[in-house]
Amino acid sequence: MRNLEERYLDRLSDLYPTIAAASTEIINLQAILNLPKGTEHFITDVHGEYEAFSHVLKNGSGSVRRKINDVFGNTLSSRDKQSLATLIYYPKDKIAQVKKTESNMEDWYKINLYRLIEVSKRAASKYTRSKVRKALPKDFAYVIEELITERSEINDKESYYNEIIMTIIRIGRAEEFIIAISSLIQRLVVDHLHIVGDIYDRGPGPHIIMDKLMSYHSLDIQWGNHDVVWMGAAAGQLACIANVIRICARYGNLDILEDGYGINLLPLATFALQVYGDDPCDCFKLKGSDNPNRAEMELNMRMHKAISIIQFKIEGQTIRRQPGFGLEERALLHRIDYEKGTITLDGKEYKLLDTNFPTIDPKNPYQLSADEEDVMERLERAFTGCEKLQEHMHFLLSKGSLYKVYNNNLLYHGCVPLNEDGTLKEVTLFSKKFKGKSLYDALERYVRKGFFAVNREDCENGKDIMWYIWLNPNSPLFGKDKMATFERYFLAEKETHTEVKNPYYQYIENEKVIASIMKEFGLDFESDDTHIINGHVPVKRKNGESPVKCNGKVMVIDGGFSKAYQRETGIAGYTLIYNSYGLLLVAHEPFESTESAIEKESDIHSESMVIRRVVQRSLVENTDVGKELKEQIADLEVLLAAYRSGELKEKL
Ligand SMILES: O=P(O)(O)OC[C@H]1O[C@](O)(COP(=O)(O)O)[C@@H](O)[C@@H]1O
Ligand SMILES: [Mn+2]
Repeated sequence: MRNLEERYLDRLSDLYPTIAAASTEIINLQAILNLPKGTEHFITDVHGEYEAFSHVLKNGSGSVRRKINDVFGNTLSSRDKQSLATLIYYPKDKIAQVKKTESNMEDWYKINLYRLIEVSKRAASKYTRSKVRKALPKDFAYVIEELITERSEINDKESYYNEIIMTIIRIGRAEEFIIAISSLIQRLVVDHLHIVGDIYDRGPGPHIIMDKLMSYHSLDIQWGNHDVVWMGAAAGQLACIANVIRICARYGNLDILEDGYGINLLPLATFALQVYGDDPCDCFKLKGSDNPNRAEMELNMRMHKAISIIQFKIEGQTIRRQPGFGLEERALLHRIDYEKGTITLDGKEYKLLDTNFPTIDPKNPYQLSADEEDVMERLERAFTGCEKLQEHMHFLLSKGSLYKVYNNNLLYHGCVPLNEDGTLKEVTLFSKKFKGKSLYDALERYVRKGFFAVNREDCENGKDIMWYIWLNPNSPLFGKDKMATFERYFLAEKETHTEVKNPYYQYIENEKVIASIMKEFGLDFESDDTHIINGHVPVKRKNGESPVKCNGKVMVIDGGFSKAYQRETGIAGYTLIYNSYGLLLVAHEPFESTESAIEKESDIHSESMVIRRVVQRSLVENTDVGKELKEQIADLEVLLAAYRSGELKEKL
């Protein structure tokens, strides 16, 4: 057995170019060993970043690239391999780009059709024919099947396949064929997709993501807090409607509502200009990218303030209407001294950064003004009557749930509420007590009642529970002691902004507690292939935080698809890939735009980098390929540790 140093240096030499290119402590494993069982991809907290998300789906989080490497290894230059990858991701755009310079398109089609067929053969090789048939796009299904399944009875394969390909080109259908076979490859590299919450809010295109998910071949969704607040809004829960509009205004995304969903915001805009027209609304500046159009930004800030005040009023009403929610502390407007322009919280008085509240009557601060009333009535009708929004929310209801157990993995967006001592926290909902799994089941029953209950009280409680799930400290999807929205707008003192996380986040590395949670959901901690997969809390990878928790039993995979979080995470989202060899965690580099990905074809845009492979011990022990893999993993762990310790740096 070569000593560790020699092995380490060997590995270093053949990984050196990859590491240098990746320029971060990421090691790009050459191939992901695929075995018969399906490959599942887990993605969370996409937060409306539809371009990056679409790109990740097209490249299968790096799986398409790996397939191309498997097939063409070093028989194609990396430039040709990347060009083929881009053709698979963006066939139409790539062909248009090639046409500008290619003198012999017929030849180009022939070469690339052969290459695409080889890649799809490899991608299909791990499947049965019937499974491939199900994945075939409707056009050219028969021809593609003929080309990728080598039927033994054909003796002169070469000329037979050549004839098929030349016919496709001759009848002028090469482009459509390329598009069809590219979509087949993309479908084959991901058997099943899990979206573990937070499709909505902050990014520009959650509605575009929803359209894409609705046409995806196989997926399930675990709702995130931002998804549930949109569900509440669609069900007509007024506090949810106000939160949805406020967050859209905060990120300059009101066009999602107006253009994406056709929800008329004119009444709110007119009201905002009337009431706050000469108010600078300084606390309501745009978060994220600046809007060059000054007038639009000014209007946005006024609408942002108008809907925020409405939200605080309506939330105060909801808190009084639902005393069982235990949120009295969060009704804040009656704690303001409107003369002095201060608020008293926990016995301490704070100056408000903004004291202009023209629509608040200090004697009855939660009362909506007549105009506010009118605006909310129209918005309620607009949200509940919006066909596209209802269609998207009903998709979430049919394909989604609050949690899911799938292939021995437990998926939920946020947490399981715990007490300080790590035991399951008991929560009272409408005077019944729930905890752990029963809390999740009860909350989900209410969400569905909010949409479908005939009994009026059940329906109203169901709607209010969606708001509860959005911000209650006992909500498994929120998991913080308060949502400090008011304080973050109106108070300078940072200590009022803190949101203390539920003890779950302290126990996330504690095997005993994680084992008890797994048991609660019917999973055995000791078994190799059981894991908990969460999102919700951005993993601060940049500061060395690992998404792998509790010795590989828990994965927190919010890697910051959302641009607003990339400063903290240092990357642009994770995909967790689960195949029979275990879990592979890939990180995505920040994605500029579709145009640049097509133009530059650079790996960094399209390539996902492997961060870490958590291989199932049982499989590794029992197969010789597994043993080789185990050695490779051991080497890579040494390498990674050395690289992290800086020892490797001087060698690079
Ligand atoms: O980033 P913003 O717009 O300030 O919102 C902050 C709010 O978002 C939350 O983090 C919830 O959103 P996430 O589920 O995306 O974390 C709250 O805890 C917090 O009050
Ligand atoms: Mn979340």
